[in-house]
Amino acid sequence: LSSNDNGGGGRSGALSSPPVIEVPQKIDVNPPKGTRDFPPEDMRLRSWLFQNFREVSRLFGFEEVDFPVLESEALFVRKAGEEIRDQLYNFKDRGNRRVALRPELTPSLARLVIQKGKSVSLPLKWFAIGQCWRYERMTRGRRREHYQWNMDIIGVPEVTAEAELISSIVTFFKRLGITASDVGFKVSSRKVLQEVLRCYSIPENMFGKVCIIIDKIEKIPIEEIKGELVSVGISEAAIEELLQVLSVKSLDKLEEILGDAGDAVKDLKQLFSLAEKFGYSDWIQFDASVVRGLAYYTGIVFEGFDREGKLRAICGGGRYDQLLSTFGGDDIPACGFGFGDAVIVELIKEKGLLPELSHEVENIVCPLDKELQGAAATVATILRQKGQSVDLVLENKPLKWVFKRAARINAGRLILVGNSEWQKGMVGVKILSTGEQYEIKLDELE
Ligand SMILES: OCc1cccc(Br)n1
Repeated sequence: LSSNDNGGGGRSGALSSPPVIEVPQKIDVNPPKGTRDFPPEDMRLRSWLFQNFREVSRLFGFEEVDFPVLESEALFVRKAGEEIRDQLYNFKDRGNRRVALRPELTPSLARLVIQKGKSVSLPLKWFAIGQCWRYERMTRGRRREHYQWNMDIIGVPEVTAEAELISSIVTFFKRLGITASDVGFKVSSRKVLQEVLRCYSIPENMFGKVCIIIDKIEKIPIEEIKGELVSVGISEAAIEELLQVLSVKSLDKLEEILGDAGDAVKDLKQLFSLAEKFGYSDWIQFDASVVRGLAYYTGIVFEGFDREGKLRAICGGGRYDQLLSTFGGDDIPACGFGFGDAVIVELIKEKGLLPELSHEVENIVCPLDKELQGAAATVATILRQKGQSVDLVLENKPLKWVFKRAARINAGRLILVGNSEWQKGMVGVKILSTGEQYEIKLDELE
């Protein structure tokens, strides 16, 4: 890299002068507001969760991808009044570029697909697990970061793609012991709204805005919803029809209202038929009020919810056939979902499904005096080369300390390196669960 390469592919130019940073007297040992540390116990749970994300992604033949946490702000700035825009963690960097900590992964995925262009063949089945950010006033005490598992299918216009994605989430829930009695998916299509808006000759470019307002239907009073719809120019008659359609909970009723000419009913019927074949009909229900809060959805949308109604949405996704073209890419159909790492943990705690995850080490190796520290390192290395985990005692400690540490790290065996045994090429072994102990030749240790 040349000396002034700014690495970001942008023009190399003068950097703004570094801000004067006061050196703090005392460091705050807590993480920044709204963020989390993951000490070992919490990291074991997170790793377990991510291992399940990855295993399900593997079962469905998806490839893992990743992107920078820092993206151009332009990726997330849409004019539809989304909450995600109001909460953007954005700033100008020292190269004067408008950047943001990503609030979601889908735009980055779309950017990468466009970047790859013809060098990748469709369909793409990509998944990512990444930290996403929002800047919320801490008055609400909410987190500012979470990890999201995303799975996306790029290049498949048929509803089979959405059916496959929902199947992958059901597979994930089942792996954790969660059943259709615990959670369900509310499924609808934005084409429902589109077909109603078209009946009232509401221009297409209003579609995203209306969806974002409707998405707040369970979060703010209905009068405010109506007021916001009026403020973007929707007529009273259209609002009444919209709200009536949004209360529909059956596909047959929807068909009565919309007829079967449009794609909304056809897509949804196909999805419910495929759900039967995938074996997850018990998990899904039509609910016209589901629109999701992202402007770029264009078709089927779905969200996972806990049937006791105690938690926020567990996951959500849908079809976004226009996103790539709005970024200047080809007109490529796409659908995907996001699954956060926080609500699911609340759910498995609620359901008593938290896994037992302890730190374990197969061996603790201890020299019986400091002259044997080198010999102990040799023993540890031999065991590690055999694929055995070893906690090597690194200081001259009394045996009482070693036994305490062995218990704390759940060691399976204590390997003692003593002078007389070592002279014979042997070590002492103590099986900590049974107390059985014996000497063994080093080259027979396994
Ligand atoms: O669910 C929206 C969202 C985006 C980024 C960070 C967090 Br916490 N939550």
